[in-house]
Amino acid sequence: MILELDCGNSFIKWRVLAVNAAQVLGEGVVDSNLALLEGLEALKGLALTFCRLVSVRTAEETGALTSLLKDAFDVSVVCAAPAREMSGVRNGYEEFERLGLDRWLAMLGGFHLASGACLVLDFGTAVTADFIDADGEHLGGFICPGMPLMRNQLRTHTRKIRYGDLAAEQALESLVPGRATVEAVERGCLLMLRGFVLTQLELARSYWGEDFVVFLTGGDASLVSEVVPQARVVPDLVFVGLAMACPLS
Ligand SMILES: Nc1ncnc2c1ncn2[C@@H]1O[C@H](COP(=O)(O)OP(=O)(O)O)[C@@H](O)[C@H]1O
Ligand SMILES: CC(C)(COP(=O)(O)O)[C@@H](O)C(=O)NCCC(=O)O
Ligand SMILES: [K+]
Repeated sequence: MILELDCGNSFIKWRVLAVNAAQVLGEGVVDSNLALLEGLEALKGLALTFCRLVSVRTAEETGALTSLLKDAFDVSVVCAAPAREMSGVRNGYEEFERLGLDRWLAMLGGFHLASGACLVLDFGTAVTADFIDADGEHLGGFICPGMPLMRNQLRTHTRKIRYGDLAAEQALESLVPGRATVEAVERGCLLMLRGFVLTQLELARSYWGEDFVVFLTGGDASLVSEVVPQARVVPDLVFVGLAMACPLS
């Protein structure tokens, strides 16, 4: 069985595949290494033979997780590494190793699935947009705060914006102007996110007309999907790229 991990700034996304990679045997989203081990140990008949992971965390944190997995499951662990070029995609950063590896893998996955120009939008702790043209040339991208960062900045830097998670969720059932703080903030942040998305679409159209595929991924992708009905929502896009960057042999 193969263990795949996507270690973002807030959560670790994990899944276990059968050795032929055809079937997902288990998956989850956890907020700590310990919770990951618990999730894995709860899987009946777990027999890991290989682990591949991508991390945007520090080398220390990633190293600690790698050691933990090796100790717990006696498995070899391969980490995705930066590259100037792979699978027909050319990294557009001046210093290619500085491009977030989750972005890079989502780009590899997106270009592979689109077989042509694509715009990859990832909604995690941060929101990222990346433009890949039909020749696989990465034109660059944008980074802005995601929903969790936007709302937490308001909570942290104001005196009177305070509300709980349940109220936040309920506030998004409508997007009319808010008549309570929680509604005003949650809806305001969501509209910023959607505005960002629409701006990215305009830019993509200015480059490629209608001839491109939009991919939405990351934990908060569903918050924006209705403003991009033509988009392909691919929650495991990073894993698609991870399998390309870290094949079994
Ligand atoms: N099962 C889940 N567990 C945690 N967060 C989730 C889940 N499903 C959706 N989310 C949303 O996903 C966001 C985090 O996205 P994610 O792509 O995991 O971020 P990162 O890669 O930066 O850790 C959170 O703001 C949360 O609203
Ligand atoms: C932009 C990111 C913070 C996104 O991380 P995430 O929200 O997925 O946790 C990450 O890809 C990163 O740390 N990138 C390095 C900087 C860059 O891509 O320019
Ligand atoms: K991510």
